[in-house]
Amino acid sequence: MAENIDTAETQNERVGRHERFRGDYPIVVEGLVNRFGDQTIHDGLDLKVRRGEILGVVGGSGTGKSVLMRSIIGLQMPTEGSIEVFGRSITDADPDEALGIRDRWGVLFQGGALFSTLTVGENVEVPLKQFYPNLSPELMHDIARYKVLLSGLPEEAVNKYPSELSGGMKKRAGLARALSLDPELLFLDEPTAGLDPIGAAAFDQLTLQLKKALGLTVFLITHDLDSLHEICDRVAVLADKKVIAVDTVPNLMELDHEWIQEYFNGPRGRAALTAQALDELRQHMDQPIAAQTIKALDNPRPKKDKT
Ligand SMILES: Nc1ncnc2c1ncn2[C@@H]1O[C@H](COP(=O)(O)OP(=O)(O)OP(=O)(O)O)[C@@H](O)[C@H]1O
Repeated sequence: MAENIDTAETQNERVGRHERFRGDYPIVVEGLVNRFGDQTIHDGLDLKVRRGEILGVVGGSGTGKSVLMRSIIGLQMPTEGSIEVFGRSITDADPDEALGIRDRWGVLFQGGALFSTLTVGENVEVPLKQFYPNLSPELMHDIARYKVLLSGLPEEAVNKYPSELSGGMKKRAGLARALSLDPELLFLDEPTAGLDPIGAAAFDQLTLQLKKALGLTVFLITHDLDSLHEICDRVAVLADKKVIAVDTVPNLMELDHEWIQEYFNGPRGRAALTAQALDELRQHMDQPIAAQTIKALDNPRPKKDKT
């Protein structure tokens, strides 16, 4: 009988597990090494993600952005190094301890990774069934419906199968599933890839709104320069098997590194910057704007004198 008594201790453990993380860095990666055979992907990679930020993660194809994300969420055991999420070690955790953290993040994988034989609502219910099997079916349906609406899908999408959705809707359905457990951390792997510019911009704005409304910390892998300019607080650049810089986009643009210069100051980078600046100007159109300011947008920023 004694084992059925809900002691203060067990209650405290439960409360503790659901308390939100209050530290500065929900993700801390130190000295990460990932090797596949004789291929070294990461070699001494360090990264700290700040609570409440949208951190963009960029790097050339194959630099290990997805492997980094998989390492952080415990799907890829690193060769060396330590990873802490919410102050708890992912690399040393026993399976039970890891489970205590896993229900506090949501992941939108590349392509959505929805179960094709389940409806959108059933997809959203998958994590609920895994982590809260005692919830009533009615409550699960209600939560799924709410998450679908929160992700900007119409209510009728709940009963649709992934094959009946457009690319943008599939991403939103994947997002609804990532939000099913009210996560503190959201991992998005190239969420705007394959979307048209309007769909991509709408998804960016949704991400920003959700971050603000739900107090999320967002780890956003992207190649989308517009997303970096529009919604990222900081951007981490992967190159040379490490994170070579983490900063705001304007600060990164000042760095003297070949890949960073090509990426942010190349034609596409400049176009994204101009678009964002014009967007901001449009929001202040009722105030007088110096013609000079607009002219400056079309001219590259003068480089800082490094001497
Ligand atoms: N399980 C694995 N076994 C062997 N090699 C792997 C494994 N997972 C990833 N790799 C390799 O690690 C490298 C980095 O892959 P990753 O998917 O993280 O790159 P990425 O930076 O996300 O690239 P992209 O921008 O093209 O999506 C690639 O060369 C990939 O082939």
